[in-house]
Amino acid sequence: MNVAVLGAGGWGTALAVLLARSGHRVALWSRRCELAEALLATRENAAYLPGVRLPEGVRPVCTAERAVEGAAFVLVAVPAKGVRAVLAGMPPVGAYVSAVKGVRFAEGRLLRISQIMRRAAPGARVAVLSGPNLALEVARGLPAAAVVASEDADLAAQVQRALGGPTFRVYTSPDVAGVELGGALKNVMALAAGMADGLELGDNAKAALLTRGLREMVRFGTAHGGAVETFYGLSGLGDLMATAMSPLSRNRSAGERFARGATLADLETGRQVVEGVHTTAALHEWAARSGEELPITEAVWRVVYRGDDPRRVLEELMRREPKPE
Ligand SMILES: NC(=O)C1=CN([C@@H]2O[C@H](COP(=O)(O)OP(=O)(O)OC[C@H]3O[C@@H](n4cnc5c(N)ncnc54)[C@H](O)[C@@H]3O)[C@@H](O)[C@H]2O)C=CC1
Ligand SMILES: O=C(CO)COP(=O)(O)O
Repeated sequence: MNVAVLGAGGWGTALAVLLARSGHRVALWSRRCELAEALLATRENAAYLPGVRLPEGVRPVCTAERAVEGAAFVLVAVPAKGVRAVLAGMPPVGAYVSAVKGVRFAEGRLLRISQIMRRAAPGARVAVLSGPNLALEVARGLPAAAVVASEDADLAAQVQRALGGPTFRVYTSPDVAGVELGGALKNVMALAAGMADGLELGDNAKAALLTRGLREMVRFGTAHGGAVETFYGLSGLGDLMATAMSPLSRNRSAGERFARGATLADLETGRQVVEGVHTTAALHEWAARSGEELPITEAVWRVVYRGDDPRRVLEELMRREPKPE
């Protein structure tokens, strides 16, 4: 099968490697031609996935037409803020699969990536992929599982078959909103968990924060169209565990750095996207407009965007009005 992957960062490259190991021909698109050329020459994406060799089936390209031509589906793995512009530059595509874990706030609305895809390509079929999938582990062939959700059961099954293999187990789901929101919201909670790590608050505090964080994800996610059980599955609880615990997670590590005094400006010098920072801003804007209560997200927002002292912000969370669990 021919598949295209848009975005040659950590996750796009890992997905291309996974597909090629299962025998598929993969066009790996980077908007930066120098990166595509370097990948072609070295067969390694050293900046993102050191030590992982690109199988022969991966063909790095930097022209949109060459990337998507003949593709059974097109996986999108660029940061959320780049999706709209990237899709606007693509020729007609039959099916998009979002591997992006973010949301956008635009025109007074909160938009999931699949909704941005539908707007950009009204005729295309759409699916979303999420789960506890740290790119480097997946690319190194360590076992992992994910969920692919679509209203189009045939597309979900096609993606499941294409990506699934001896080291990657893929489940399907009809719950597009739940799978997308699980993947996006857990990044905010991973930032909070990283702050708890940086402040050395201990494991009890971190467990309490994550449990309440999951509750916040469920409350918000179900109000926005997701099913409760999805948030207790791979894209919610599963990804929350991986992201909030792993030293590989950029969101968790960023939270730790904030707790130790780093600012947003320090973070912006980094090469890789910290998607939770942007999701926090989008959720904050939405909460300001809708009045929806998101206490942990607001706490993260205050540290990241207002520079408030993380210890004080977390203490204030503890002092909220007592209530039943
Ligand atoms: N790295 C990981 O372990 C995983 C990441 N994801 C998600 O995948 C998405 C992409 O993440 P990564 O590959 O890790 O990011 P990354 O930072 O490693 O790479 C992103 C790639 O997109 C390119 N890019 C950056 N801004 C762009 C823009 N405005 N337009 C087009 N291209 C742009 C970069 O040059 C880079 O090649 C994020 O939403 C992330 O949450 C999902 C699962 C695992
Ligand atoms: O989504 C991820 C793991 O499933 C990747 O997390 P980070 O973006 O925090 O590295």
